[in-house]
Amino acid sequence: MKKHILVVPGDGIGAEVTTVGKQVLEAIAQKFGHEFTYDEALIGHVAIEATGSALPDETLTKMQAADAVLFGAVGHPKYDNDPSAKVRPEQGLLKMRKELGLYANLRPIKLFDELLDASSIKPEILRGADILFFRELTGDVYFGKRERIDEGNTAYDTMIYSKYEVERIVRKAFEAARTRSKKLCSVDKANVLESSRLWREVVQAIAPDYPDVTVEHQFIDAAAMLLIKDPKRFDVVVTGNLFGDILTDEASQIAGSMGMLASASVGDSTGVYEPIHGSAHDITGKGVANPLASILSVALLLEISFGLKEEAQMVIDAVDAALKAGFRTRDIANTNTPSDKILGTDAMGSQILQYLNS
Ligand SMILES: NC(=O)c1ccc[n+]([C@@H]2O[C@H](COP(=O)([O-])OP(=O)(O)OC[C@H]3O[C@@H](n4cnc5c(N)ncnc54)[C@H](O)[C@@H]3O)[C@@H](O)[C@H]2O)c1
Ligand SMILES: CC(C)[C@H](C(=O)O)[C@@H](O)C(=O)O
Ligand SMILES: [Mg+2]
Repeated sequence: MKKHILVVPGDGIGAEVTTVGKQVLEAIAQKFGHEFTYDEALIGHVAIEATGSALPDETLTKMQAADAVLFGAVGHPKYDNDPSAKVRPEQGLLKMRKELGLYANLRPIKLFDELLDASSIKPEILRGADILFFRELTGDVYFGKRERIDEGNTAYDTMIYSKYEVERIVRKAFEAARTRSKKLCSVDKANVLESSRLWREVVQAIAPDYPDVTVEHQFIDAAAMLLIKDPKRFDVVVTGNLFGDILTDEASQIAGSMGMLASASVGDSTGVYEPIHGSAHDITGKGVANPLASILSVALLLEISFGLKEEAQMVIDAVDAALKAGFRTRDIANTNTPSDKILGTDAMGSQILQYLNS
């Protein structure tokens, strides 16, 4: 199979982990006789420094032309601590999502058995947890009108959803629920927010089209609590942009670390595959970032954009094998397990490549 992949490392550890992700893609291409070609483009802080824009036109054009995008992360402390900055790295990410029509963000929360002890949650609560989040990605308070008024002393952001935006993500979630345990949980704040009441109304209206799927509704505050109390009660979860952002960072603790969670952003055009984590300034340049989220994003890319199921499974098996052999990056190491072999980013990548090349 011939495919063209755009690698967009972005900022901080984004560059460190996508380097490994790209090596994994190439190892798969070699093993299975595919021909993958690659190009790179700028986004985020590095793009602002080079061009003044967080998403240069050239990057967007390359994204639109690619068969898939492997993305790193954006962000820089300079902007995090300067709320007045007008041009910000995160604008590049949001514009990319909007321009490419990436309205569905799939965030699988898969706990590898070997990491049962890496989480701060008790193993008996965690064992068997397997959740697939559908986070809506191009609407909500992220894209609603916002403004400073009252001479800058008051600010507002608008939480806004249209029926069609809710319907298309909810249908995707129902379809996925059909292929899993036929349970769908929709998360909103319909006891307070009008946009959530619309959300719930749409879910209720669509549900009869999927009579084989059991639907439950949870308020976001209760969902956040239940996720930690009893993660196994969830299977497919569908929610809005902001609630999905927060819940999935929380859910990363079910999988052991932010460094384990991959995601796929799909919709109207080229799919973008990226870890859910950010540029992690605190560990940038130290060579300790966990590359497994990027590697697992490669598995999603192979399966979803290219339909290469066997190849995707091999990447997951490689991660499993490395974990079974006791290899850990710092974030998933357990201080009570002296047999853990702690590796840096590249060395963990090498373990995965070794498995794929064997
Ligand atoms: N998709 C994205 O590009 C994205 C996502 C989240 C945050 N951000 C941006 O990243 C910057 C930092 O944000 P933050 O600190 O809130 O979130 P973060 O996800 O970058 O980091 C949160 C914590 O998780 C750890 N962590 C994250 N990824 C890791 C990995 N692969 N291996 C080991 N540890 C890992 C970090 O060291 C940090 O302690 C901000 O500028 C933010 O806007 C970008
Ligand atoms: C960096 C930020 C804009 C982004 C989001 O909030 O969507 C990030 O947290 C994510 O989860 O991809
Ligand atoms: Mg986030």
